[in-house]
Amino acid sequence: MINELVKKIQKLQAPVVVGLDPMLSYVPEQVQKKAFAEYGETLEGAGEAIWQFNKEIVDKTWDLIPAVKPQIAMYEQFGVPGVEAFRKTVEYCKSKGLVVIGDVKRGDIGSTSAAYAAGHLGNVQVGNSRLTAFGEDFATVNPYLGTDGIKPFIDVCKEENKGLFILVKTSNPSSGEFQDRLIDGRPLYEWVGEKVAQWGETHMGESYSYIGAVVGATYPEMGKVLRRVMPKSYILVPGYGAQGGKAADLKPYFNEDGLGAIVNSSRGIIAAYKQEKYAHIGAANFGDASRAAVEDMIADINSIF
Ligand SMILES: O=c1ccn([C@@H]2O[C@H](COP(=O)(O)O)[C@@H](O)[C@H]2O)c(=O)[nH]1
Repeated sequence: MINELVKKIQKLQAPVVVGLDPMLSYVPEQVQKKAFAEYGETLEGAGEAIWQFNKEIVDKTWDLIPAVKPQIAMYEQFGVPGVEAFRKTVEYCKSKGLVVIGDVKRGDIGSTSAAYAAGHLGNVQVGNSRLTAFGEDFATVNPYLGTDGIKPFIDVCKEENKGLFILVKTSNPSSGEFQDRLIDGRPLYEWVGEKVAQWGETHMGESYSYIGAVVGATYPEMGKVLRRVMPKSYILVPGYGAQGGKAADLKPYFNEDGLGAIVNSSRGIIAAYKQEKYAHIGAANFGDASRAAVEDMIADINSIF
């Protein structure tokens, strides 16, 4: 799947990911009203509203972008109907030819990681049937439990041609509390980055590994170091836009070949209609506002090359 992702980025000249993080407060009133008329103000109504919201955004942007990143927390907050909206979103995005990065941030002891990996990236055996639960192409993974928590994910990735983005240096303000702590004179994120590079060597695509990393746009100096530590790992870069990350700071996340990183924006795209810049497009046409925001983001990121 990493080869497909790289080819799509090259074809579209768009190293960007649209984050599908549908808070109910981002869903325009007309979409909420329709869903609530059918299902009431229930978890089912919320699930329907976020699904219809996502579908419109995907319909208006899929031809511009290589990938989407649904954030599972935004769906899980609505319980089972929310998780069903996540599943439908993954399925729909894949039907549109998009690479789907499940931002699920899983990771546990080996046997539990194996179950997470089967559910999100692989298959499960039910009687005589082999079934797919969610079927994302990539998943985000937390490396805190070490190699035996990561290996089951890599095993499934090898079987299924899937990939991972492992948290290395996250974009949030407190990420340094643990991630920047020095161990034998080097910050923890560097040790984790080195490990990601090693894990990545065991599952290589044509030019990049199936095992990538998450490095926040809000820490460009660290992005520069980590690019060198993990030359063959694709970097998923959250933190652009709403969290303050700027395109001008992102060049060091890319390799000389102009590849190696993919920049995410969630709120900046899906709630674009609420921004002053796109307000003239109107809440009724929220998908068009998202399209305009994607076009602007692609131009912004490409301006650094
Ligand atoms: O370090 C990280 C890891 C993941 N995220 C996720 O990315 C998006 C960012 O949303 P924006 O609206 O573009 O800020 C969200 O799903 C986070 O959970 C991150 O921000 N930083």
